[in-house]
Amino acid sequence: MDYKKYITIVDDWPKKGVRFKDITTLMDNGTAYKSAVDEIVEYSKVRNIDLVVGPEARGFIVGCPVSYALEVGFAPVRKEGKLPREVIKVDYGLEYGQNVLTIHKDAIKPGQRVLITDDLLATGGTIEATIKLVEQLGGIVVGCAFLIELTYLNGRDKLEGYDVLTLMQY
Ligand SMILES: O=P(O)(O)OC[C@H]1O[C@H](OP(=O)(O)OP(=O)(O)O)[C@H](O)[C@@H]1O
Ligand SMILES: Nc1ncnc2[nH]cnc12
Repeated sequence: MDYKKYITIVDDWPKKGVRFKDITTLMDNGTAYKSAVDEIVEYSKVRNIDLVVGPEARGFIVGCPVSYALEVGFAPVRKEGKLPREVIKVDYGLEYGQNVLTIHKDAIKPGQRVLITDDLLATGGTIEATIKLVEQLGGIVVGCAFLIELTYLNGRDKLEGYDVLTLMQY
């Protein structure tokens, strides 16, 4: 499917110079959203995944329907101060800022095979931080799946050695 026709590009948002890729117009379309999720599910089936992990907030939009279809759990990675129990945390940078990501300490059992999902790979800061959290808890990252990759920001350089699926490239 030509998913790009469902993405809306918003110039100079949230900061001047950023061309924001808005996925809400893809999610609005049930056929396009399902097709994108189904592609990630197919990619995941052969990788024997035990758990899906996705960073707040748009990683949930991709990861939760995938975990539902695979009948495996979903563990949220959240910005600091949002998870109620004991967490581990990591600092990271992104295209338009700096942040801290956290995950519950008991979210992953050592040896679990993890798929990481997000809507978009830009500088790779978010995914790199998410991988660090998963690996610190003993999880094995067997795949990283995104709707969109911004190739001009070279996020893939941070994912050397990891298996990566992206459905659209800009
Ligand atoms: O590859 P990077 O440079 O790290 O950028 C990609 C990340 O940026 C966006 O999330 P954002 O932090 O804006 O949060 P949101 O999903 O809550 O909108 C996007 O959903 C990715 O998670
Ligand atoms: N250009 C962009 N569009 C949408 N989400 C993003 N996250 C980081 N960069 C982004």
